[in-house]
Amino acid sequence: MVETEQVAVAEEAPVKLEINDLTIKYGQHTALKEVNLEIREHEVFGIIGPANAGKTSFLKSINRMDTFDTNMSVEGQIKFNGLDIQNLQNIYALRSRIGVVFPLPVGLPLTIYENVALSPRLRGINSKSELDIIVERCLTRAALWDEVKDRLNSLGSLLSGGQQQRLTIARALSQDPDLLMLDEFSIAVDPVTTMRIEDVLKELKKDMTIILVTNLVQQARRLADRTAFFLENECVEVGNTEDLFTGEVKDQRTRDYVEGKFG
Ligand SMILES: Nc1ncnc2c1ncn2[C@@H]1O[C@H](COP(=O)(O)OP(=O)(O)OP(=O)(O)O)[C@@H](O)[C@H]1O
Repeated sequence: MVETEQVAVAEEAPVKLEINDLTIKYGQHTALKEVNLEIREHEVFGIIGPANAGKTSFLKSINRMDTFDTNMSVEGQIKFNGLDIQNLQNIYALRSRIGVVFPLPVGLPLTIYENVALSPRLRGINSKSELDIIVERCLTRAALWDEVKDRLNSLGSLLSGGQQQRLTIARALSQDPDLLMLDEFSIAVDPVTTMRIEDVLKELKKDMTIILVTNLVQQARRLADRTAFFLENECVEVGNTEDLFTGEVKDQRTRDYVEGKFG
């Protein structure tokens, strides 16, 4: 079975992210409490849970977004590639290894080409032929190239919502990330585009680790090797995704959530 193979690969893989006693607060308000988990290389790690469970805050802490929000504080330890990210001198180097896709496409007011070429340019790549190769590769991997190759100089904002979300993914890939984090990427995307992006993610996991926050439990089932269930600021359970859906769960709240008894 495909699922069994995916899990077997993930269990042997080295740890990409190690989370120890992670607590996230906004002022006095606790958004996430004492989370402990590991995310391995080349796995798709799903995070499911209802609104306000702390899912987005979890992603923000990995990207050190607390440096932008004086109200946000992070306690505990996050190790990325074995390094404690709280102790990193260069947060930009960390962020350059992490691609982020938000619920709504965040287009830059640039052409399609420049949306993808910007990050490589910032890394010092200025050769037109090199940039052309990177742009084509990233747009192809994001399943967008065929639709835009004849209008690379049009504004990205003129694309459809689904195309813009794929452009966002292409831009994230232009960073050549180790880790891709997606936060409810399909919230404003039609079902056909959602399935196309899901196929893209299945391919991308060969090259990177993926954290997929999703409000669609069936999407986690289709894509994730392992899944965590977050509820009311707590990580209730982490398990092999199939176990969560076949009743082999430890916590009744997880069973109720995946069965749609609350949401
Ligand atoms: N910038 C912020 N300032 C203050 N409180 C915040 C901030 N961001 C999130 N919170 C609070 O932290 C808690 C967790 O929010 P978070 O966005 O991480 O949850 P979520 O599971 O991603 O929810 P959703 O599915 O609705 O996006 C919520 O109670 C939320 O109101």
